[in-house]
Amino acid sequence: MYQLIKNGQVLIDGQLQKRDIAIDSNGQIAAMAPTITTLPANPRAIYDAQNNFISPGLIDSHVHFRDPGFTTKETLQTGSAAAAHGGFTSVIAMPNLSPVPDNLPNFEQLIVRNQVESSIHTYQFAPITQGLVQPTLVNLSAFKASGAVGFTNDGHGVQTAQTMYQAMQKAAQIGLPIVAHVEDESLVNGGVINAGPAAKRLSVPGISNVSESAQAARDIELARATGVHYHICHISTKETVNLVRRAKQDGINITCEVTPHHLLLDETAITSDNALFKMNPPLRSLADRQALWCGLIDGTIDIIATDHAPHTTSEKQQSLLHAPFGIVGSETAFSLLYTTLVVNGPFSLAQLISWLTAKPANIFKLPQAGQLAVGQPADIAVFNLNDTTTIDTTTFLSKGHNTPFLGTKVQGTTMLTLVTGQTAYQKE
Ligand SMILES: NC(=O)N[C@@H](CC(=O)O)C(=O)O
Ligand SMILES: [Zn+2]
Ligand SMILES: [Zn+2]
Repeated sequence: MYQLIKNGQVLIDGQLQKRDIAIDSNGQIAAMAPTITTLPANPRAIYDAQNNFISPGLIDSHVHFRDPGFTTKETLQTGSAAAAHGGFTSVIAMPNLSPVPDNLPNFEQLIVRNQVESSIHTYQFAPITQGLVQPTLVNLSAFKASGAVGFTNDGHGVQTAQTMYQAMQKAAQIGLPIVAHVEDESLVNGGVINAGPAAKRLSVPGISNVSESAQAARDIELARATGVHYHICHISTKETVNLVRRAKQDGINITCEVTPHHLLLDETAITSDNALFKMNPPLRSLADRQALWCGLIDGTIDIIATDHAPHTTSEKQQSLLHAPFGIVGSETAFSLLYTTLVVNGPFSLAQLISWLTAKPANIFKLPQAGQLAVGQPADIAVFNLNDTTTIDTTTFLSKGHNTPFLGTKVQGTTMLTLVTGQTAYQKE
């Protein structure tokens, strides 16, 4: 445990300012000042941040850790190590596991394993329904009591309005969000990438925008009727952005997230039958991608989350038709976003950090996360913002190497990640 981090640059009122940070033996931030000289007796260690940027530990509200059930893709240990490598100190894990943690003993065991086996804070979403696909709701209040931070069938849309309506009524009563992967399966038609020019050129079935937006429209009306906090995952279409914008204007309790890949890529990146470009929802058109940027600019989109979805290399070497949906994101998110949105884009570092820290902490009520402040846990990420690298999967700590960003030149390297003052990642 570090006692003192010296010579950091911290965002204060949107500006980088020099700060030293002292950490007490409980792993909490004890002091933050331009210069700290007085150390407690027996200082354990001093870390010289060398004028690098010190961020509150990043928060990723959408990861797939695959454990239990799919541990050849990822485990709690490798998933959390990858997150720490990306500067994330808190994540919320999705319940599309095997077995699905849809009964309390399994769910409670998962909560314990998340704490014991993960090197970061791993919070857990509970399923909305049994097996993620059945019409039977879980007992939402019991899962809340066991530590669920929200409910989601991520990987699947909730197919009937009645099931979603009942889930929202219950979730509203207990004050937890419904976190929705919006996808109407009757409109998917076996699609594997966006219904657009790339699908035509490669002769593969396409996924239309309405498969997302039609269900989002339904859910927004159900959210209006129930008053639930309704959060949309990985928003990808211009129509859904417009729906969320109007819903916010109407005062509906709605939030949403966008992934780095939907911000940075669109279907024009898919030039061959390469399943590293296959994820759900798919990369959409340029017009959709532009709408996502506009959504960030005007606050329609609240946060950025990775949807880190590791799969094995052999699975992703299959054709677009047969490979599973999903790409990894934990270890590339910050550098890709910093490079594209801040260095080469219109956004400030402070905006980017708010989408990755304070805002997700606020949306998912993680009061111990998302800010650097005296008395808060020392969840800290140190980034060298000037270091330029090329994305290289051999540096990944995730078991998943399935990224379409291989070889992309990026700026911003994680130097150190502390979780409650303990080192979760340190660059050698
Ligand atoms: N995003 C994906 O393409 N895949 C996710 C499921 C999901 O987030 O819908 C997965 O679990 O692999
Ligand atoms: Zn999803
Ligand atoms: Zn997901």
